[in-house]
Amino acid sequence: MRKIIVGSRRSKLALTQTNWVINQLKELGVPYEFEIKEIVTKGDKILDVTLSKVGGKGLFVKEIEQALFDKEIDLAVHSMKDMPAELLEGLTIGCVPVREDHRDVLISKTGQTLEELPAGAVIGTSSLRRSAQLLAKRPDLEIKWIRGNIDTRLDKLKNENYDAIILAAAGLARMGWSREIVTEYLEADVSVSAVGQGALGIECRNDDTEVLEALAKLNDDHTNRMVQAERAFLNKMEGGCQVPIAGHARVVENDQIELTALVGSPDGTIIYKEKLIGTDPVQLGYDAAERIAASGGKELIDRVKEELEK
Ligand SMILES: NCc1[nH]cc(CCC(=O)O)c1CC(=O)O
Repeated sequence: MRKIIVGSRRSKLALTQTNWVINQLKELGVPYEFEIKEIVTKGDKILDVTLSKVGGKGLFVKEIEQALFDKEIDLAVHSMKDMPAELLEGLTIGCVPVREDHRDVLISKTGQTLEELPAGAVIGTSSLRRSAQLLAKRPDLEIKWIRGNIDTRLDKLKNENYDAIILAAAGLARMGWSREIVTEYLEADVSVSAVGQGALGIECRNDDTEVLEALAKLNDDHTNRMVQAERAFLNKMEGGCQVPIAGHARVVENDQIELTALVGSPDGTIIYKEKLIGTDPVQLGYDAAERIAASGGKELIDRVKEELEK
């Protein structure tokens, strides 16, 4: 029987996600053995710099892709939101399983909601997308960068000078922690989630038909279409660097997709936001990008990128 080697980062979240996928595949009756191989990526080693300054999204993924390409591993489970626009040659996303909660959450020390937090409260995040949207609502808050895995960030909230932090609901839910620690789930009027947030992408070699066949069973068509729309928007908008961009799609009546797309300045003073409905996910993403570009969003992004590269 073939043994599928599954590459995973060593964080609790990565291992939890990887084990979830392996269990799902087993339950679906996939006739293979699985073995996890842990991989320490550059993104896991560099913990003291803002993510956007050290290369953003590709960071966690590159070394895992290389291992796939070199056949050291056969499959890798990624958070879709960490996936760069372009995959390494010869690799493909074999499936996108059903999405977890896509929202951002606020976790505050005192249990105060975003509205209740006092002026000057210190909020931990290292995401320009989150800081832009928070400051747009509450310019009186102070953003302080925070890095590390979810467990590290929760420790920092407890032990360091933060009044609250923002995390993805999905990561917490997968670790089974949400109910007791989340202060507030942030809806799209406060924080539009990141492109791909809450969804997993399972990557493999594009000529590995056995693995591709197995993965197809775990695909969720709705999630796949939502993520396609969001990523089409991101790809058209961006071109590499990590900037304040958000995109969330959901499937509405008659299989139509509604996409909320947003671009902002890091200080939250400028926000461009569009909501569109369509049936072709990729076209919808491109249309959203075009609308936002037409209102000035493209110049804004180019300006932010220049700032980051300084
Ligand atoms: N930025 C890192 C990251 N990448 C994926 C998740 C988990 C949520 C998901 O699967 O989208 C997180 C943690 C977070 O943003 O709080």
